Amino acid sequence: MTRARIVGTGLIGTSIGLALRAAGWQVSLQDPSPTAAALARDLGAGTIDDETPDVVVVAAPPDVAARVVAEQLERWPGAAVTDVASVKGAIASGVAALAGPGSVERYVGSHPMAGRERSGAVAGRPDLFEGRAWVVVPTPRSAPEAVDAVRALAAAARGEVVVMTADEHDAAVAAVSHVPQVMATLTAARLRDRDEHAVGLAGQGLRDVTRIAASDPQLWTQILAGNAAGVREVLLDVQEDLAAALDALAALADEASTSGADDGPHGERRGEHANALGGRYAPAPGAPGARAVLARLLDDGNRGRALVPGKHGGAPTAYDVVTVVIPDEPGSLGRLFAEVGDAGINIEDLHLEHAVGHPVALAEVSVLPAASDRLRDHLRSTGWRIH
Ligand SMILES: NC(=O)C1=CN([C@@H]2O[C@H](COP(=O)(O)OP(=O)(O)OC[C@H]3O[C@@H](n4cnc5c(N)ncnc54)[C@H](O)[C@@H]3O)[C@@H](O)[C@H]2O)C=CC1
Ligand SMILES: O=C(O)C(=O)Cc1ccc(O)cc1
Repeated sequence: MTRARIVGTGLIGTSIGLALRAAGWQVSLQDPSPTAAALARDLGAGTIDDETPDVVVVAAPPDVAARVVAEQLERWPGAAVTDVASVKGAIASGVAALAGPGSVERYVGSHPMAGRERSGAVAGRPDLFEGRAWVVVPTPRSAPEAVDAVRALAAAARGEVVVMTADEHDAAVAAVSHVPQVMATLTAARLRDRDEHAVGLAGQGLRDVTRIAASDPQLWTQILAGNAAGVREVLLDVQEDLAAALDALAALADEASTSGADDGPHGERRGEHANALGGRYAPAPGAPGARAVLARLLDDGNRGRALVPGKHGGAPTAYDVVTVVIPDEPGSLGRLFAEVGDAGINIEDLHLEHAVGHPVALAEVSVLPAASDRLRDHLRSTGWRIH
């Protein structure tokens, strides 16, 4: 039986432990936070012991990953060591600089392309990696046996193994993960300027675009810093498109303001919005071509969207989710249902976060968006804890 050691038992470490346990592996857990390690153990992700591992998984934050990998290479001279950080080039360089002689061959980077906008062991799920790409990133010095060990680990956790170099990986995730995070964040940040009535109009589109804006700022600062050049390159292209959209919108806004009856015969206000940012699709001055520019940008978006592979797992949420902490004891779910019924609110869907061996569970109650705030207020006022 293969024995893995997981160092860093948050969302990803705990999910890997749960998946490996389900595949029949033995798993040892380690975390500088005794609570995080105990929680992962109580959830069923493994045991807290010092058994000699065949493979070590470092699932710690990116800015400490290289150092922790080097420590683990030294501590377990017979084990392959991988990390799961969202950036790969910076970690590989760090490991090459820090690892002692004769140990760097046992390091192979990796990155499961699955996660959540939540952190910590409680959010861990055994099926998180099922059918999702798991990038295995050997360095030029990685030994074939170490690569095989990390491939076997990814496959046992139900990921689909994809082998890439660190440069290929970092360029790819800049476009498919890191820039999407930045765009979600920037879009959500604009909502702060709006009053609650405006935000209350939000439909599913806004939810789809901003879900990952709820991600952990500390983790994402590290990820963006760790792939700064790659992320910047994609954002420069976004900036060009944004400049083209702004110019087109300026032309259209001027067209609208000069076509009104009050605007005078000489079109004095023409050009008021022109900002000459330029860009790939910059329209000629005035409105001609501006609509074509916008249509072209929107069409490019359609074409990009069509390339996105089908999402594995649950369909996008059509409802608001209210997360309620419930004591893991007989009758508590029934009491929660009764309370929601008392508020006159229909439960559209329900998901229970499994917290095996833990005295509480999380009930994710899906309701119509218009009812979610009222439900939160009602449940809080009747003594329930809401996440
Ligand atoms: N959150 C996500 O969706 C994904 C994250 N990743 C990567 O997985 C890694 C872990 O991320 P999460 O599980 O989301 O974070 P998390 O915040 O849920 O867990 C991180 C864990 O690492 C522990 N830790 C902190 N310093 C440590 C150290 N020096 N040595 C060992 N453990 C240490 C923390 O106590 C915590 O339990 C990161 O490198 C991240 O880039 C990869 C794929 C998806
Ligand atoms: O929440 C999602 O949909 C994600 O895609 C999460 C995610 C975050 C970081 C990664 O390095 C990989 C995946």
